[in-house]
Amino acid sequence: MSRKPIIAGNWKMNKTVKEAHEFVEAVKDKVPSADLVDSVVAAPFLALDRIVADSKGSDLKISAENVHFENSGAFTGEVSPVMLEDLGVHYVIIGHSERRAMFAETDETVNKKVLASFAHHLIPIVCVGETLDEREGGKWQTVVKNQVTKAFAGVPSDQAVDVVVAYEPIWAIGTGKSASSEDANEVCAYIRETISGLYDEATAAKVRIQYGGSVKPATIGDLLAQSDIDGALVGGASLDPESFLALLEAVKG
Ligand SMILES: O=C(CO)COP(=O)(O)O
Repeated sequence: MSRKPIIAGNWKMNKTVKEAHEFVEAVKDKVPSADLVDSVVAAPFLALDRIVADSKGSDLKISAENVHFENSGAFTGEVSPVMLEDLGVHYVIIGHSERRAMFAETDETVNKKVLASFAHHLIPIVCVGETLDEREGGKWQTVVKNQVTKAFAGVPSDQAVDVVVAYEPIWAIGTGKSASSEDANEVCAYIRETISGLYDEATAAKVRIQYGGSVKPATIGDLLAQSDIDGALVGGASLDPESFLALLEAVKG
């Protein structure tokens, strides 16, 4: 089963609109063909309008870093899927561990956001992953299975194949302490097995699963060589245009 790799930069709370624009201008004509790899940057809401326009006609696709699950209403400070669809945004990161830990994101809100994204033609990049305590306590299977199962609740199989799952062990995010490629692959394979249990093997075989957590241009090759890792969700190393392009180049091997 060949799945197209997907490499996504997650800028988190970095870059002004001008900086985001300059980054996209620097990389948009250099990203590899979308026949080979899906190249994505996830930017703060403020920059989305500008960089969707900047990237038009190129192989770079734009993601939001969050979305609300309602279409409109009294939700001060939130951004709806209708608004993202209207801008021409392609992807949206849902349930990043920073949002789960600091902004009260739960498995239930993650699921609502996944369903709302599909209703507005946005592809969800759903983040799952265990804490260090959970890993050391031998609980990663339970945690990850639970997060995946709840995220996919109510998603029909023809949409489930389009979900991108990002396995991001919390202890590896921004720490420089990446999971070994083999350990990361073990969890990604377990995620695929979980999806197979929810749907069937054919559906699970189509779902793309990324690894995230201190991925660098020097380490991405080994990760992508693993059987169940189909890409990466990259924080720090996606902020610099050269580094971002180096991550994408690695896909070519
Ligand atoms: O959280 C991450 C991507 O979503 C990973 O961040 P780092 O690549 O900076 O560790």
